Amino acid sequence: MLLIKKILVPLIKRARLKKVNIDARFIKERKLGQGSMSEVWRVKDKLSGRVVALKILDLEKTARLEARFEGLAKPCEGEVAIKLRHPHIVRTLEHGITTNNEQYLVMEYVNGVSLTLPVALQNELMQSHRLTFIVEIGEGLDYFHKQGWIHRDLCPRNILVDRQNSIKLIDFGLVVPNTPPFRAPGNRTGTASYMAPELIKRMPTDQRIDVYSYAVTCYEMYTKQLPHGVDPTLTLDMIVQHINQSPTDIRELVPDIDDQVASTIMTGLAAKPEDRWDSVGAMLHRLRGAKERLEPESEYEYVDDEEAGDDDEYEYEYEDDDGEWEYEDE
Ligand SMILES: Nc1ncnc2c1ncn2[C@@H]1O[C@H](COP(=O)(O)OP(=O)(O)OP(=O)(O)O)[C@@H](O)[C@H]1O
Repeated sequence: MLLIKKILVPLIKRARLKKVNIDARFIKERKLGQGSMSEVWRVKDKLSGRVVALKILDLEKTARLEARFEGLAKPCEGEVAIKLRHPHIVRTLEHGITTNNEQYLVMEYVNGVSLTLPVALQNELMQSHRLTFIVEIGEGLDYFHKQGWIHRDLCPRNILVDRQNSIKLIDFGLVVPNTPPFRAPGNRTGTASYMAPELIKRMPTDQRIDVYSYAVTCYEMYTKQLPHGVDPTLTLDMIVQHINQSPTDIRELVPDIDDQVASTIMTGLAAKPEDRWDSVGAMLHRLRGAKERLEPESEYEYVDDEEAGDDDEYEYEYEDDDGEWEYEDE
């Protein structure tokens, strides 16, 4: 059933998509990012009058990625992103194919910075919001897992902090369904320093690879360094040499860290998946508990999954509930 919902239905929908002439429809205002797979622009959408973020995927790189999952019919980024409705996940409004055959996504424009910046600066924003950010990332990821997906590329680069200091997860280009064919050993796609040992060693994987990446991200948010102290520019093969060693305990680097937070992160970094948190929800539960104890005065609002799914503020402006325009401008 999950296979039909996650793979066959999106394939049929993709075949039905109409092509959009990007240059005719959008006015490019400025480039927001040059990812490894795409260009992202802040644009004005002439059709809706809105300022949005437009992600255009590189044709050849996307084809190469899809070829790595040949026979598995990996859903494309837009098919995954369009269904996500959570306050800590960027809202995708539409996806489709350009007249140049590139895949594109129209997203809410997030006015903010990548989490890599406060991680590197360890500034007042990071000091005062660290636990809130950690809980919000966990909420977004926990929701994501409950929709039946594995992210495979969670890292500070793929997390934005907006002007309200709220977390938004972005980039679902490497996402796969959490189903047996995609959990089988194979592709080592992701960002090397955040990859779980079982993924690097080409062993079977599941949602616990994201638990590991989440724990690496939390570790970095506290220490500004990676758990094995390795250089983030190292290649996968070089990282293989480090993954069998235990990571430096976070308490050695941050002596005043709360013990519950420290032990929760360290369990998330366990080399063997069976020694790690089984789910992001379990890890989040411990981190949220620590936050409530340490920051009882904080006005943080707990995000309920069910309520999160009701966030339909954009719905009225877009034509159908898949967010796919039936508009064609050749
Ligand atoms: N909705 C958005 N609002 C504002 N900026 C965005 C948005 N989406 C993406 N960006 C910016 O564009 C950059 C690249 O986006 P994204 O990570 O989705 O591309 P990518 O090609 O998949 O990148 P990579 O694979 O290198 O992580 C982001 O780091 C961010 O700075």
